[in-house]
Amino acid sequence: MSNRLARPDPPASQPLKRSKYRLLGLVGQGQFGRVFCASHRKTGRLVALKELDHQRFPTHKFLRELRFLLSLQHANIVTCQALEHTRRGRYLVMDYCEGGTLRSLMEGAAPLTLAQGLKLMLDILAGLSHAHQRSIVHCDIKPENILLNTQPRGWTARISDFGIARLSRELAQEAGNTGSPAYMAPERFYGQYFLSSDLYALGILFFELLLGYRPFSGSPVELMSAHLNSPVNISEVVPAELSQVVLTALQKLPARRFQTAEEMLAAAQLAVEELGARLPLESIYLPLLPSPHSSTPQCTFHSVEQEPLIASMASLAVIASSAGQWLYRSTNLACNGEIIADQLMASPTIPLAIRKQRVGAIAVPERIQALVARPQGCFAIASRSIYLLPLNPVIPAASDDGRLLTRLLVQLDSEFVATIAPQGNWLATAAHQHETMATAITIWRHQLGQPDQQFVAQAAIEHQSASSCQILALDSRHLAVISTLGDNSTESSSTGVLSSSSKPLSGSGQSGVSTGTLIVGYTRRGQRLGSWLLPLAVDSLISSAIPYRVLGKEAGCTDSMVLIDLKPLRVRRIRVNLEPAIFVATAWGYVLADRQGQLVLLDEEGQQLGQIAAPTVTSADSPTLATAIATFSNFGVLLATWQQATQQGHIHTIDLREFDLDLMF
Ligand SMILES: Nc1ncnc2c1ncn2[C@@H]1O[C@H](COP(=O)(O)OP(=O)(O)OP(=O)(O)O)[C@@H](O)[C@H]1O
Repeated sequence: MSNRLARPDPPASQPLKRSKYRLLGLVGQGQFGRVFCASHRKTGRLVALKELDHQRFPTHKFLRELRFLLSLQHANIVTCQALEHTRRGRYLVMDYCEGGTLRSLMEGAAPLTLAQGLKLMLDILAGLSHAHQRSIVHCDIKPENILLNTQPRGWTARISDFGIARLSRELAQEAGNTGSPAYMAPERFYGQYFLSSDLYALGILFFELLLGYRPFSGSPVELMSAHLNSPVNISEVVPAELSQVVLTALQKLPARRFQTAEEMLAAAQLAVEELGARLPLESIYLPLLPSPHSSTPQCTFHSVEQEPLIASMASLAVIASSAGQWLYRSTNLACNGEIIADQLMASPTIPLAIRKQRVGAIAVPERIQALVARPQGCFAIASRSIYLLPLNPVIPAASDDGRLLTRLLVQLDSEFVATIAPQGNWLATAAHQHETMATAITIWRHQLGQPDQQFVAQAAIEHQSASSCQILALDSRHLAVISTLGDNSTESSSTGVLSSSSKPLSGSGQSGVSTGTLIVGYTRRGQRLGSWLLPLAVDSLISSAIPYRVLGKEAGCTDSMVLIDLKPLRVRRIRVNLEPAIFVATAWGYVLADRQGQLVLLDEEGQQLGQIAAPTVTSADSPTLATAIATFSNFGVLLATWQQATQQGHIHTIDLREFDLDLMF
């Protein structure tokens, strides 16, 4: 009986035994099985493992998809690198696309300009031309089947899912009408399929990309009727050059459409050239007809309290314990800093109207980079030292003369960057070593004030070309060293780290990576977990309430942020209507401020929740600048401003509950 051959399915959490790949996380679920992000155990290269369920994907179907995939090698197609057979099953090893699907991009909070949208269109056409030249018809072109790799200030589109693809000569015998009705060409409802049926589907996709909706909607029956009979009405906001391409692709009769993807690509390229000559494609955003519900609430600035300042604040941190709340603030002079602590007391009537009572101050013989609030107290990261201002159960430990007590936790000879674990039980420093051109990472257990673990980042290449380096605690046991690679970097690496991990992520077929971000993950014991090379330069990263998720700024992008999930790798751009200068993570998302102090609130997924105007309208001659930000009690924001000309500023206390924002506390 066949039962003899049946093997029990191991639990999903069980790692791939004897596999060359380490699973990093589930990225999706298709008809035929799950899709995982995984890294090659030796090279660290990221791949997508597409599970091929024996029952749902019989061997003959699987061999057919493999046959197509292996013959398709193109920068705009998600190519198959190998087949992985393990005890758990069969997997296609595919290029990994960290940017998600075109559907998620169109529906997400990304800043898609017309220039970027047109590039995606040309990418898809180039990939489809490659398949059509090999007589392979995709049969299911739709935004869900277009995957994305990130590249500086944009994306590369790659066609995926050749699961129902056919050879054109087979179509006459077996052109079933499987596919997505919204994108199906009229002839497909009669069981016919031509190469130009893919181009019709692309016409619908381009229409949707440009306008934010499809030409036809409704039930499958209504869609069939519309594809067969209804004319396509394309809004006049679409430039004539582009509507011409879309309307030709959407002709009801296949003979009237473009006949090949190359022909459509040539027409689209010409349209893009002509458009580029007359329109600022970089500053027009898609969709061209914005949805009436897409704007977020704009609120006028209001603070419940304004404390005048006589010095500019470099950083703020609020620490809450059962005994109360304390505000720490730091100011920097030329080469030394001062930390001041206040106890915060809510007014009996208005909970967030905070009165501050000075507890004490301490001078530090170094500039202070950051104040970090943790359960033990306030960690002050200075240029070569880290101090702890411990939290006394009742009040911060201040001596009689108002001097705050501090514990020196770390002191090094050279400058470093540092991170403090979420629970404050360990800290890590990363210092550049000139002799070895490597970065020494030291993990410190702060209770002992002694180094706990010390190791040198293995990949010297990381910092030979790094123009900046950051270290971030990702959760209670893991950290990442993040290097932004400058233009002078090369792919020649003695360690092979850069070259091995760059391949899946530079999917647009670029030969080298001139700018990028290298993220190397470690355990707090110094074990290297793997590396991710993003072909875009991201810096000023902060951790978030979600483990392994970080938010940062992309070089050259003034109105967007990048949200990166590391496990599994996922990169999203988030459009914000300001140029973020300072930002902070909260339990529910992020608060971003521009130089003038205008605020934008984002939820954890990067969706914009609202915008709050700047505290004061300032002139260009004497601007009032936002210098530091902190959040507290879930809905409280402290924003420090400073006007250089008058040498005056304020700490504004903002109660987010007072604004008409879509926030759930
Ligand atoms: N190479 C890849 N890189 C990154 N994510 C991928 C990759 N391939 C698939 N995914 C993710 O996994 C999800 C499921 O993909 P898959 O191709 O298995 O199913 P599908 O697109 O739903 O199509 P079907 O089940 O019809 O084959 C996709 O939506 C995408 O989010």
